[in-house]
Amino acid sequence: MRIAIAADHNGFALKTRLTDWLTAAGHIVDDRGSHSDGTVDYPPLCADVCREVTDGRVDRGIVLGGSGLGETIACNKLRGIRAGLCHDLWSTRISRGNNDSNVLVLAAKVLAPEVAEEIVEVWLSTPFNGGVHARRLAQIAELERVASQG
Ligand SMILES: O=C(CO)[C@H](O)[C@H](O)COP(=O)(O)O
Repeated sequence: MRIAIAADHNGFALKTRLTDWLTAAGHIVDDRGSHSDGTVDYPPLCADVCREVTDGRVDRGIVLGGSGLGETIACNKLRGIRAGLCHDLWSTRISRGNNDSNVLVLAAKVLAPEVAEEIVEVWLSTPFNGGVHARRLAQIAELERVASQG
């Protein structure tokens, strides 16, 4: 898969590890920054990864922060983005199977690196279940459409 990845200072080290791991697994990874562990603001990084996804330049996005909470809020402001903050494999399967998430948010201050890798592996390999969930996603998209009209 083509994957855009970004992290703020809190997620920088885990991003480096995941980028190497994903590349070794055969994925094409576009590292959108940050490129050091110096303090940065995460919203522009989130927007950048999400635009790569919505413009079709990559298949999926991964964003890392300390808690990942602000990143999740920021990513979900962009039209067409379904970002899920996943701390465990059960939520990860729900995020893909039920929510068809196209952006995964990870909390570098919460997750052991090995667990983060497991979550990414499950997130990339779990298909969307469709059915009733497709109807609910259409309802969410309608909320987004109405909100964008002000
Ligand atoms: O996870 C995050 C937001 O959800 C960020 O990593 C976090 O808020 C950055 O905070 P600080 O500048 O205090 O390290």
